[in-house]
Amino acid sequence: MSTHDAEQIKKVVHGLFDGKGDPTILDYICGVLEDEHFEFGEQGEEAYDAIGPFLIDGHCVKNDDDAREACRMLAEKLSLRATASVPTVRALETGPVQLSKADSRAVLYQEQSYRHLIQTPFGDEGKAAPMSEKDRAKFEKRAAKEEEAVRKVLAAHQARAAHSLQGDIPTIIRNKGGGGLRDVMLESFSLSNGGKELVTDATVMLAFGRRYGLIGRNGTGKTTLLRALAGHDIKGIPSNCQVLHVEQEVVGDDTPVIEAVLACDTERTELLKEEAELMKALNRDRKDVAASAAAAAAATAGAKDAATTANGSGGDASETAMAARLVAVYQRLQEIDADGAEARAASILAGLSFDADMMRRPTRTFSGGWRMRVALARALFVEPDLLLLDEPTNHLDLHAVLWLEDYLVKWPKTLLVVSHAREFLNVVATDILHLHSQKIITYKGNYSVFEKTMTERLRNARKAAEAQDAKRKHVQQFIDRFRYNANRAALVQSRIKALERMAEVEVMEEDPEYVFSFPEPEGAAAPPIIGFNDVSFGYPGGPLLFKNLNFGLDLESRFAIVGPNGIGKSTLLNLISGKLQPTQGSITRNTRVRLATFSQHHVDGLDLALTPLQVMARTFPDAKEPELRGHLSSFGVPATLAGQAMYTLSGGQKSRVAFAKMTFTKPHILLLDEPSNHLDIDAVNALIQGLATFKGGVLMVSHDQFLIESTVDELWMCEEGHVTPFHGTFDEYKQRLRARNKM
Ligand SMILES: Nc1ncnc2c1ncn2[C@@H]1O[C@H](COP(=O)(O)OP(=O)(O)OP(=O)(O)O)[C@@H](O)[C@H]1O
Ligand SMILES: Nc1ncnc2c1ncn2[C@@H]1O[C@H](COP(=O)(O)OP(=O)(O)OP(=O)(O)O)[C@@H](O)[C@H]1O
Repeated sequence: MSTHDAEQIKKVVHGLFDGKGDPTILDYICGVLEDEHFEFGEQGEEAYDAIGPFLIDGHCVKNDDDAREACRMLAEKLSLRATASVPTVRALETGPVQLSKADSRAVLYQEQSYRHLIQTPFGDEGKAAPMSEKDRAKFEKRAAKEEEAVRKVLAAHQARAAHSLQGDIPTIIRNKGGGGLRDVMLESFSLSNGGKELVTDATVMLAFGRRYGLIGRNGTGKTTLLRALAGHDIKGIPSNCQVLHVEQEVVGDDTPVIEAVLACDTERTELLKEEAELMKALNRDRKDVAASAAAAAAATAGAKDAATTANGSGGDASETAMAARLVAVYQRLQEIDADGAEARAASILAGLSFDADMMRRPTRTFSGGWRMRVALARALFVEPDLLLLDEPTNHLDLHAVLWLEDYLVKWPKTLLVVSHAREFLNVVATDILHLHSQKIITYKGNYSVFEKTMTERLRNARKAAEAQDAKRKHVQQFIDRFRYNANRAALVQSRIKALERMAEVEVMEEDPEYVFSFPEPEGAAAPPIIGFNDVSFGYPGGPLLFKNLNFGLDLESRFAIVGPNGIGKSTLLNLISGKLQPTQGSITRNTRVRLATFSQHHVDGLDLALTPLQVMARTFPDAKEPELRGHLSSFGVPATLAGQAMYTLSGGQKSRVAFAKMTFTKPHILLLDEPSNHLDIDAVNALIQGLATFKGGVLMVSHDQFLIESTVDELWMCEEGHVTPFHGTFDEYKQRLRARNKM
């Protein structure tokens, strides 16, 4: 086969997409097609397998059907080259590992490619397969090229995502006309992402003033739905309906936090600026203006010319006009309660745990988590017609969660919130939208009501299906028995028709039950495993976070640490794991003990250009493929997902990968920092059941009431430099917190 003509390929590809699509992705696609072993397939089906997802991801085409059609056309236009090819599949000289046609595909979408990242390539049984030096060199060269290409695609993807998320500062919109928003009716819409169909022909009604909890398994498309709503991409959202999606943290700069929130009221900001300029020009202060405004109001009542009255001084015409404008500005500021805005912004920020000093600090001095809270504060301040929140409690401490619950319960407009937190949904939601099997079903009531209704509905549907089955069988038996009986021919015919008319009872597909299976700790470890002896700790130059801590941990330990943000919970986990050393005192540690930590930091640290299987293979190069696959699958990462690039995974799917990675070493002690963040409700159940049978010790930082109550024996409160047991239930702890904060 001849080498493909790069120029021709470029011309065809660019001609076909006619300026559409991400240039990096188009270049990448050209590179793939240039490969001398590339196969298009007769109708372009192989080309689709290789580049279809990129075409969608790179916005070259709109959907899966268009991607297939584009690949068919590419095959047609470049078919001369295709027919010139000799071998369809080029096999390596030896061994079962083939540089199959899939090899020229992007590493993202093929499971086979992870093999090149593992030192010893696997055969079918996961055994090392012999490979010649020459082939190995070729194999590695191509693998490196593929990885480079994927990183380019990833960079383009990230740049696009960052750009689309940047958005403008949300603003308060007043007097938008049109009688304001009422209900939102989303009729017959479908959604897909990366070629994956997520929602098919759904109809959803969002009634004004109701609060919807959107639930569904990880990766079913909840975030995708919120993004589509925020972008007004679904028909049915009135154009004057302000939709706000809190997705990205505010940009860190020199703006003080409170100003970053107040900036959303652009009308106020502009009026205040104009007021200041006018006062300066007229050499007035606010008191003068207030008096003039009062006079103007009285004059208006007396049907006189307000401007003349307001000016008072009888100066020249431009001064008169400026004075009149100043009065108008002042009156408008009063109408929009400009003076009350700061207090309102401050009260929202205080609810989200910012103290007065923090509110005055520039946004750049805050971590991502805190800047996310500023974004949330902005949205609450703006009060859009339809507020979209994506797992808001993940960024908050318990105090802020309780405040947010109270705030949202009084939300005067429509709310759509994605959450996996039962307690939060029970308090906040008036309705539940369940995204399942690409359908969205609305249930009245909060999460508990939904759970009961679902169970009931499933039970009834199953009963109805069983009854229908029995009836079918009975009719069928009659037909079989009398089929050849002439006397009953008419009856048999009518039964056959009846059987055809009998509708199938639709039973909702149930999600399979699964459990996170934490491997049994390997190797005996005698207590005490970890002992804190008069430990004190403070970061260099910072205050002492802990004073004289004394406690021990062993394989029986089941503790949850609770406390406000920034008190030092993560620091404590780092002291236990040995990542940090005490400033005073000592920590004894059994050297044979393996500890494993899970945190959002670990989730964020996953290499986005790799697939879950590649991540595992790189971290555990000696492990066998089936073992890695099996382990991933036991944390809810099935084979299809294991071969998909990490950057295409949803938040919860990534968390599962991090879980699989941390438990592969069979640790004795699990240190879990907010483990249930991002996990869907079934996965939290799977985690709870997994922890129940885990043979090691567990120490978690969490504010997830359901998780804590189902897994730990004791609550530890982290406050004022001490870690002390709390002798009470989680509800009692919440009451204490509410009482303390006078909520
Ligand atoms: N390029 C791609 N190729 C294949 N699948 C993709 C691609 N991009 C996104 N996806 C899939 O689309 C789905 C989108 O998930 P989305 O983030 O909307 O889910 P979610 O319901 O919000 O999940 P979670 O509960 O975990 O936050 C995921 O299943 C993801 O794997
Ligand atoms: N590497 C560091 N250097 C200096 N100060 C730090 C460092 N890491 C954390 N801190 C500070 O130490 C304090 C405790 O932080 P830590 O992250 O342990 O708190 P936390 O209770 O886990 O908070 P959160 O719930 O927000 O994760 C905070 O004031 C934080 O700003």
